[in-house]
Amino acid sequence: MAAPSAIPRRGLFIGGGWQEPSLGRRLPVVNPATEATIGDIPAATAEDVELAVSAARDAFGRDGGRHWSRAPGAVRAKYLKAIAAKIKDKKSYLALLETLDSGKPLDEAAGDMEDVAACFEYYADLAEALDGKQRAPISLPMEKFESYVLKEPIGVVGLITPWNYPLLMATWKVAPALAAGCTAVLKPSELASLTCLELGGICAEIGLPPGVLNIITGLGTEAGAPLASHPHVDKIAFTGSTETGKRIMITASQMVKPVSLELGGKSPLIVFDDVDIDKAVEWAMFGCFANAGQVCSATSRLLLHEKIAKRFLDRLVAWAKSIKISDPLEEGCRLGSVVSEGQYKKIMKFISTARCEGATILYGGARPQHLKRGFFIEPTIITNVSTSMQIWREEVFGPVICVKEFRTEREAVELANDTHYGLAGAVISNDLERCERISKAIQSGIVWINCSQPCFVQAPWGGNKRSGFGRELGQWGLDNYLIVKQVTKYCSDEPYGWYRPPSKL
Ligand SMILES: NC(=O)c1ccc[n+]([C@@H]2O[C@H](COP(=O)([O-])OP(=O)(O)OC[C@H]3O[C@@H](n4cnc5c(N)ncnc54)[C@H](O)[C@@H]3O)[C@@H](O)[C@H]2O)c1
Ligand SMILES: C[N+](C)(C)CC=O
Repeated sequence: MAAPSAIPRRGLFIGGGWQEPSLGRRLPVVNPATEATIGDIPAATAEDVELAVSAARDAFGRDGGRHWSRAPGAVRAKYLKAIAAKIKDKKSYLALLETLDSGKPLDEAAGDMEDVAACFEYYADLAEALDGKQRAPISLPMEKFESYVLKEPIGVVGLITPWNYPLLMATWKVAPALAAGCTAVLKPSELASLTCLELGGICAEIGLPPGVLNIITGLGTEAGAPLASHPHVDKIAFTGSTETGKRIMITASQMVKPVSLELGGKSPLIVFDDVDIDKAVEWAMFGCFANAGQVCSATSRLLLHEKIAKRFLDRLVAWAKSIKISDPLEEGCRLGSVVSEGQYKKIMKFISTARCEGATILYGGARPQHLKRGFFIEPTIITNVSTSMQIWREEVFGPVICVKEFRTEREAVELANDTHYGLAGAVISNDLERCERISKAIQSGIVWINCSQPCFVQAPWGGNKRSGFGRELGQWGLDNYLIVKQVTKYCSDEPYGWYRPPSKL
């Protein structure tokens, strides 16, 4: 597909319209596959955050909430379905923008856009179903009382998202937040904001009430931090690094503001000796090289049973050599560039530190020779790794897999859990009872059996340990944006009778 000569020039999306950032500053957009500057995005600051939060507050309370926050879920569902339809109409264009902005292969970006539309549709259905779940009765042990539960939107929510799946990660928050009746301020990553800004255009086109969704782009410290600390933001939903997550949690704690945190990972993939090696190799590749390994749940620690380790690694290298690494717009590309020069340097530093610490770079570890420009890194396989090495312990967020061997199931589980993170884990074996045992033993929010990475909007997503807390997707994703309110009614004609009535004399 040919790249457009210019990307759209957008402002901040506030109160249903486009506004220039208060300080008039903009940030360059660099295509990481060519290193060319292809446009710019607005750089919001605290002044813009103020305007966006105020627009969201107005929208939340407008007309007593009759048109949004207290409207029947079916009303909000109509808007979510309209957004999904527009995403489908514009799928090719949005995928192209995502690729130009992030360097991911166009086929992956197109898949992301399908997931975006499916997520809006899914939460439209849940918004409709919410009406039927209101006033759910609670069974009480005293007949004089009746109790029921209301589910109400939490209020104005701040949604702060990363660059690896720019529109998809934003949608995982925007769709359930809007379905619940919240109004929102979205702050996507400064490294890839183009498609999130296009979402603003779509909201305007479908006539979403002004202020229901506001989108401000800019730096984390200048736009994200004032959003997280804003006293009129009722909740922060954050996806990003564990370091930023910690900062957000500290800020939110000052106001006892609820947060949900989807953070980093260093997930294991355990492969036993009873498997079809080529099938398992393909999952290992998908688990760590898809999206150039810039995946929170990447299974970047490969644990191989010692009996198959040599054969497995031979095949893994052969498969890795066959990956098409190219301009991500080229047909059949399976490994694009990483997102930025900063990310490229960070990944290269991880590889050189691994080498210095005594690990072996079995394959890759460099820029592909046929690509002279762009932030491309070969798929990289690292062996002779010890558990004290940085490459074993820290999230790389690049196409880099490190490998260790094990002898027993117990040893495999110990190695799998030897991490501060707890986002995901995977096991491949033909012995399904063993897989079930291991899925219980792995300390993570997600376990894949005989695969790695498939992700469905219906199933809960989120981590344990330093990978964060709270769950997105499914019903859990909607509950993130709802307050559970108990209403209890005294329904007897009799006085309560705890105190003796005073004398009438
Ligand atoms: N668990 C998940 O579901 C999941 C999904 C995708 C990505 N991630 C994680 O995201 C990370 C990569 O994303 P990233 O590099 O964009 O992360 P990041 O933490 O650098 O940035 C994430 C977002 O936070 C903003 N931000 C930065 N500093 C801030 C501050 N002080 N206050 C408020 N906002 C601030 C950024 O501008 C960006 O929008 C990886 O660690 C990855 O594992 C997790
Ligand atoms: C959940 N997923 C894989 C789409 C994005 C995580 O980085």
